[in-house]
Amino acid sequence: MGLFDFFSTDIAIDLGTANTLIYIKGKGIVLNEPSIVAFDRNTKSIIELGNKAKEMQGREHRDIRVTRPMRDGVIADFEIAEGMIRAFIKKVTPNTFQSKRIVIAVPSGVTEVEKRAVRDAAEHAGAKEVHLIAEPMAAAIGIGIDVEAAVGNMIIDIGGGTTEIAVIALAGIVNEESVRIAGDEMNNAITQFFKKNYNLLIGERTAEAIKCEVGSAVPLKEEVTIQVKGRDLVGGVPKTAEISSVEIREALNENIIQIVEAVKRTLERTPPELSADILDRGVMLSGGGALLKGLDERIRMETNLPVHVSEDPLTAVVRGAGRAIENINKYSKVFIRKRTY
Ligand SMILES: Nc1ncnc2c1ncn2[C@@H]1O[C@H](COP(=O)(O)OP(=O)(O)OP(=O)(O)O)[C@@H](O)[C@H]1O
Repeated sequence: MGLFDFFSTDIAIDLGTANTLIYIKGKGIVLNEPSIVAFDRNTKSIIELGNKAKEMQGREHRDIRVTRPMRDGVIADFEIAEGMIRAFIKKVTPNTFQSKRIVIAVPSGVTEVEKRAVRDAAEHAGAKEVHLIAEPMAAAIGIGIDVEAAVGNMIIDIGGGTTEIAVIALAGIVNEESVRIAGDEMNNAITQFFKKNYNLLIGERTAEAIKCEVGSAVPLKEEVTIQVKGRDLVGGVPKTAEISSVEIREALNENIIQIVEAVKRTLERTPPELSADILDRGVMLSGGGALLKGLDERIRMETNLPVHVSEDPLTAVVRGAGRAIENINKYSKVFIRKRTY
């Protein structure tokens, strides 16, 4: 280890709407926590972060606010987001004298202003060099795809805020589509479903748990019934409803149709040589949304393409961004270029 290595840390971050993951060169994934912050409403100082803040979600009082500063895959509350990024980085690199090179994965559809915001936040957290990489590109590298090869690969990364669909070849994104329909919208659809059909108000965490446990995109071998607790919208008292996985699937269907439509639109715009590659190699699913039961099968049915769920889809993006920082020279061409005007 050279002197420079001792004083510097290379970090890769998947700054997700739902989860933040951090990878340190030579160590691997060192942090994986929800992108949630609890802060003091009066001073705006951060009280808790990540898992601990998530426990407080929905249970805050007038002095504490629990929030997710990233919405739809981008920074919604800049001040709080910056505080969160800094606090997470500090947590994994307690030696403040260490200078940092950081690679951050961002949704491919982000605007220049949003990119600037992410760069600024990382610089304020002590980064001397910041590189941005598009989430589907990072996911492809994390999955182990040779992104520089002269063949086309299609990645569908379904996160919390955005679904990113990209066709990658020759170290670049040939064709992409980013839709703001992903895990959060699915949670929303479940919440709305209970309001409308059962007069039951449920919390965000409950909706997410229902989605992960019994949500599906195709009929299940064995449909199940679950008990759901919330507040009765009419009487105002706590109430339990019994509902089946069939109903949850119906609640999610509209979102799934929109994701499938976006995939089809991307395929329609793909040049024929690359379409042929995708037909041979299939489509790769990554991101937490890839874990929705039967989603791979549904996309397979609707597109007639082979569809695979990547191994450990929740960490694909950070593993790819990590590989990029480990081999920064090899992967410098895949970073998002800075506008020079
Ligand atoms: N078993 C599961 N079934 C369905 N959805 C799941 C499952 N496990 C996790 N998810 C969902 O995956 C989403 C989080 O995925 P991920 O961590 O890849 O997103 P992110 O990177 O934070 O978001 P983005 O890419 O939009 O910034 C959440 O909405 C979560 O509810």
